[in-house]
Amino acid sequence: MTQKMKAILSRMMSIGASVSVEEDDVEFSFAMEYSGPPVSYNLPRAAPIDIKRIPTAAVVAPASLSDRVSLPVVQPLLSSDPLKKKLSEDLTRGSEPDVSPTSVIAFEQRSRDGISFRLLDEFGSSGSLGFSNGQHGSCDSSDVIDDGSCVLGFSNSRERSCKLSGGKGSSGTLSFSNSRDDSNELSRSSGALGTSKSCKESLDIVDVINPPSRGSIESALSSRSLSSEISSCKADDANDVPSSHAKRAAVVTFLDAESSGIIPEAVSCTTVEVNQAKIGPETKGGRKGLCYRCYKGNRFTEKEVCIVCNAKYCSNCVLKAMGSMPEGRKCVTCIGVPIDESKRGSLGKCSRMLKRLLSQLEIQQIMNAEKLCEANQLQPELIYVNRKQLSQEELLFLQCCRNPPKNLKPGHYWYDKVSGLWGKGGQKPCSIITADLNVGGPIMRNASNGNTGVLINNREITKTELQMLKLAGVQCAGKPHFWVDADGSYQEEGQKNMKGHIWDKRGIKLLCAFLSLPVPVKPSNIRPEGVNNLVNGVVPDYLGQKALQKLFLVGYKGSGSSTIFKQAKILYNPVPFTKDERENIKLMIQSNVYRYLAILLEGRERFQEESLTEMKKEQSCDQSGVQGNASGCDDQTFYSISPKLKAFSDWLLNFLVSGNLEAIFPAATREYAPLVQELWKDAAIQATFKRRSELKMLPPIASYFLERVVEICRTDYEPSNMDILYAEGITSSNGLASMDFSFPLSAFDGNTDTADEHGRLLRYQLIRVHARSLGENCKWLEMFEDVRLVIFCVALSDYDQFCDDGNGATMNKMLASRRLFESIVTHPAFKQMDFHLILNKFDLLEQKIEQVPLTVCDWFNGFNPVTSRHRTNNNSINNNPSIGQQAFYYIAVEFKRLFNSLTGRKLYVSLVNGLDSETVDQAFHYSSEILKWDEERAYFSISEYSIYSTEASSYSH
Ligand SMILES: Nc1nc2c(ncn2[C@@H]2O[C@H](COP(=O)(O)OP(=O)(O)OP(=O)(O)O)[C@@H](O)[C@H]2O)c(=O)[nH]1
Ligand SMILES: [Mg+2]
Repeated sequence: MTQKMKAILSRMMSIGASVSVEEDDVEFSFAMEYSGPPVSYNLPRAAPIDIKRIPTAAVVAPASLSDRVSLPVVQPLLSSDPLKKKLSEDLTRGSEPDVSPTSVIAFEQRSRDGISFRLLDEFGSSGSLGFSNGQHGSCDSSDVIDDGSCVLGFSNSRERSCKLSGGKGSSGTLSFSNSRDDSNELSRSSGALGTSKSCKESLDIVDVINPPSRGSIESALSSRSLSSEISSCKADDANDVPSSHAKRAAVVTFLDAESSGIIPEAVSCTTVEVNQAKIGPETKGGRKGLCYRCYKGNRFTEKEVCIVCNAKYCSNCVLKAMGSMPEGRKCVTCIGVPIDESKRGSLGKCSRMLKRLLSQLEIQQIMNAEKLCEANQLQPELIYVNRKQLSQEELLFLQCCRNPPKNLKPGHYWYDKVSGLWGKGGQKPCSIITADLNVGGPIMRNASNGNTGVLINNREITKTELQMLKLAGVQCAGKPHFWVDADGSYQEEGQKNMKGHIWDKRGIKLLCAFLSLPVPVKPSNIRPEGVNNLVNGVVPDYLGQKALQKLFLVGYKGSGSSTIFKQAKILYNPVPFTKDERENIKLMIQSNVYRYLAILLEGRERFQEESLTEMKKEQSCDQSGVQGNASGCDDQTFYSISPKLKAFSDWLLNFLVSGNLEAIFPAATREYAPLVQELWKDAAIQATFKRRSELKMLPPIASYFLERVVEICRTDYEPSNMDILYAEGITSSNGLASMDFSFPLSAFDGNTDTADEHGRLLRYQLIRVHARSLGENCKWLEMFEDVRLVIFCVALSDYDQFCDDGNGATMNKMLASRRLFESIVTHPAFKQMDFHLILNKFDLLEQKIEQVPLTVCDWFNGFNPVTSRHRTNNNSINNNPSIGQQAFYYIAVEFKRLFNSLTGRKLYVSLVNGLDSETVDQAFHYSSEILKWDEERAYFSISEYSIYSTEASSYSH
């Protein structure tokens, strides 16, 4: 070991422990103390470790390090993973990518002595440190899911890489390597500890099965038991085993630095296993079709395949190799890595073998995770349309449009916005998708590599297309430039008259099929695909329908727009929520209830501190006459909890603080349900719950779920419609949701009113968009130009609430809502659009206004309610309206005035209680009336039209 290495090591070890090692013969193994929550089962306790006697590892048959170690600087990595880097390069070159990318955000810092530190943070986690010292070497350390613990990688070599990644529950992972051409990898370890030093050696430490447990690292160090599998294998030895996954005798031993020579028994016989999932048995000289782990079986043995690296496992090995499958069917070493794109079609489709091995519920959870987890989603930055990299929003809009491209994969595409033609970069069109999508850059003349001289919408068409045009009777002499619309109508550039419709020509569709060219898809076949957060289980039935009336539902966060959307599903969909949706919502409810629990725990801490201060004050008063201090004060209060619960509480609060609570699901529900139960029954928590009105972060709806926290945290919990309605949000990703509906017959039974008849015949598409998905200045509203009506949702109870104004300052929520309203109303795309304002959460307004005057919101400081002495219990809106009703009128008028001042038109308003289906139903019927009036307006003269002009006193109530 060189002096520099020593210096680095001692700098890393803030404690400055002395390390006695021989030159060039170093193995260090460190572990950090596990800091996760307690587990509900017993673990062997570890003796405390003397920090000066940290065990180190030695290789039994050490190989000499031929290269002199120097300390060059690691190249700065823009893209953290070499695979991803390669992929980006491929894409930039315009070639098809041939590697599966991984996504890691890298933070790099260079120190003065030329050593590069990289802190990689994949999901907002911190505490991971990659430390590399080698020519052309790279060292990655990615803590995929931060649980507040530290992952540290240290490597010193040439031409090789060292990678550490900690997944769920990883804690205190440290790897040292000093070798050449080797690759070290620690993955998802809880207490994994590794060291290697040999030429062309590979070291891999894997621990999957053990859940995060306090003491696992200690156990490893105190050498009584290892919670990790430690593996190491020399490449030279690989020939005598069928593959790299072979079990072999331990070659890593743990030595106490000061008593070297004493090899702890438990450690020396640790199972050793090499994990190189990407190298199959056949590559290593074994037979094809063997299991990648046990090397048994043949090609006919049933196997499950990793969706990242294609490693195949037999039924005996699959669970060991894939662990708890938090991202679906992936080897544990592949967790966090994007999937092999050729497997995208099989996401969520599990083998019969897995179905036999796991319960139906587990399968459901795993398949859902496989479809929904972030790592498995298509990455927008890997898709280029007309040479422009897509943003998240553009990808979303592309996937959610009426007729999206099929089998979208990373790569280059071209898109003709005018006609809707879509193709792979440099190839003829492969489909016709929805036109006019604001996705990608402008189309290039050579987009499809055409060489015919004939242009369609600025793109030089291919020979096959020209052939098709000619056979369809389109005059192509003189290399004309055509403009082709989405409906197939075409005209020549510079000429005003339409020449005809391409798709109307007889036999054209057959011809296109023959030439493998796309034809427009029938509306009845159109259905969004591949979008996980699209909550739409119903196949739209456009046949025989009039045009779909699009309703655009939006509101400031927390306004209740998703509740209203869910109400619509319950009201108008025969099967409101599919199995998948229920499962997603269940996970969301469970994750929310943990969040509420964490808020409760935080409250408990606060209340405990308060009562301790009180107690100390009282005691110091009592004793002031005698001693004058309160040193004898007992720290136990009414809000104290047991050390075990305290540890769980600290762990949960850590996640809350880091905003990373989602990271522990769904595994946490299974693991910690008994602790939740214990916690919930604890007197201190019950006492805190009683004071829930003092916990600002706890939404009012939280008590509905918290009261059933134990039931909800169970794996077999099935949310009722009511639970789904009361839950915050729609799905965890919460982006865009759409549903098609028409008003059910029953609502019109016996009603011959033509207006209702009109409403019943129409079909509607309700599109709910999260305000934050609209982007800066609501720029993505352009995508929704074809909507007929905007339903803007405002929570009446927001008038005394505060939120972040986007610049770090606080802002009244009602004013924030008004700001969003103004941006949408004045957006050029919605210039002539009708607006229907839903004033929601009327029930909360009525409760609140008795305590907090409406005038606390500056905008409403003119509110001066008339109080009647003769108020009855049963107030109606017309006679003796309650203060709540008057406040509603006032707020409605303020919004109407605002709308009129911005547009000169009338705003329609409804009073709604989102949790009451009747008011929501009424509001949607009112929306359909507004659309009908809009149609009728076209038939009126200007003077007649004035009946629809602005007046501030018409409500749906
Ligand atoms: N009491 C009461 N609660 C409501 C009403 N409408 C919605 N809620 C609750 O308010 C919370 C927020 O409602 P959401 O529908 O998620 O609001 P959102 O507009 O989707 O908000 P974000 O998801 O934050 O954008 C949920 O817990 C709902 O159950 C209502 O009329 N009365
Ligand atoms: Mg919501």
